[in-house]
Amino acid sequence: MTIVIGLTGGIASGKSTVSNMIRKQGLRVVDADIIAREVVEIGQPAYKKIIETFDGILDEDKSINRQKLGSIIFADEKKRQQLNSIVHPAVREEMLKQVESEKQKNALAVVLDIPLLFESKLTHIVDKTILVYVDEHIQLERLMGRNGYTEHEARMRIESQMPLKEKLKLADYVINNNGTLEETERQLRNILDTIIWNLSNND
Ligand SMILES: CC(C)(COP(=O)(O)OP(=O)(O)OC[C@H]1O[C@@H](n2cnc3c(N)ncnc32)[C@H](O)[C@@H]1O)[C@@H](O)C(=O)NCCC(=O)NCCS
Ligand SMILES: Nc1ncnc2c1ncn2[C@@H]1O[C@H](COP(=O)(O)OP(=O)(O)OP(=O)(O)O)[C@@H](O)[C@H]1O
Repeated sequence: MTIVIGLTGGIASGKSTVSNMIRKQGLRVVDADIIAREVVEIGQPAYKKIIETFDGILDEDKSINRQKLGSIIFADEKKRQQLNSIVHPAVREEMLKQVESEKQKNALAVVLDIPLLFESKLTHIVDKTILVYVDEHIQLERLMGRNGYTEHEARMRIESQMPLKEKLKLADYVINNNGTLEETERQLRNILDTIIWNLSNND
């Protein structure tokens, strides 16, 4: 049996950092953000729907300008829901395909890195959930530092997601990523050991 682990968090909480650590341990990670980019490439069904729905978002080469689309949808809840309703079904379908392929290979585990796992009610596709948690002021600092956003731009993005404090109540396991990378890696190793130990003991 292949165990399907959902890795989630908030914007800039450290999911990519943790998923790179997981890959180093030899487990396959499927990244929803990467799939969400692939399904909106020129020629894909979601691309056509997006350009029919949103104005002024194309680059000269006709690809979608993500910065422009981001500044529209993170400032307007209704538009964000519209984009979600176009992109999420395609992302879900592709993720399920990749899970199926790991199951066919009899992989021990596969990890799905899905930022909006709880918001999009996708928990039924995973067996266990791991939340990468940070306090909001650290999240804000890291997001502004990584992306060069103003405080307003960063706050709009954070506020478009379920607060991490709410997600704490929903997750099976939590990694507190306020500290050093070493502390984060140690927590991750303990959690993976527990999940895989329970699996091999038929929990
Ligand atoms: C708006 C877009 C074009 C901005 O692209 P950009 O390259 O700047 O950001 P990127 O895709 O790398 O996302 C960064 C982070 O933003 C957050 N985020 C992205 N989309 C959303 C959303 N619809 N609602 C809340 N948070 C979101 C996530 O935490 C994500 O990890 C892009 O995020 C997008 O197409 N979003 C809709 C699809 C989606 O929900 N993706 C998230 C995973 S399924
Ligand atoms: N423990 C840590 N200490 C210091 N910096 C960290 C730590 N963890 C992550 N970071 C930094 O914080 C930023 C956000 O981390 P990361 O990109 O892993 O988040 P993410 O959850 O994948 O973000 P997104 O969902 O927005 O793509 C990055 O610049 C990363 O290098």
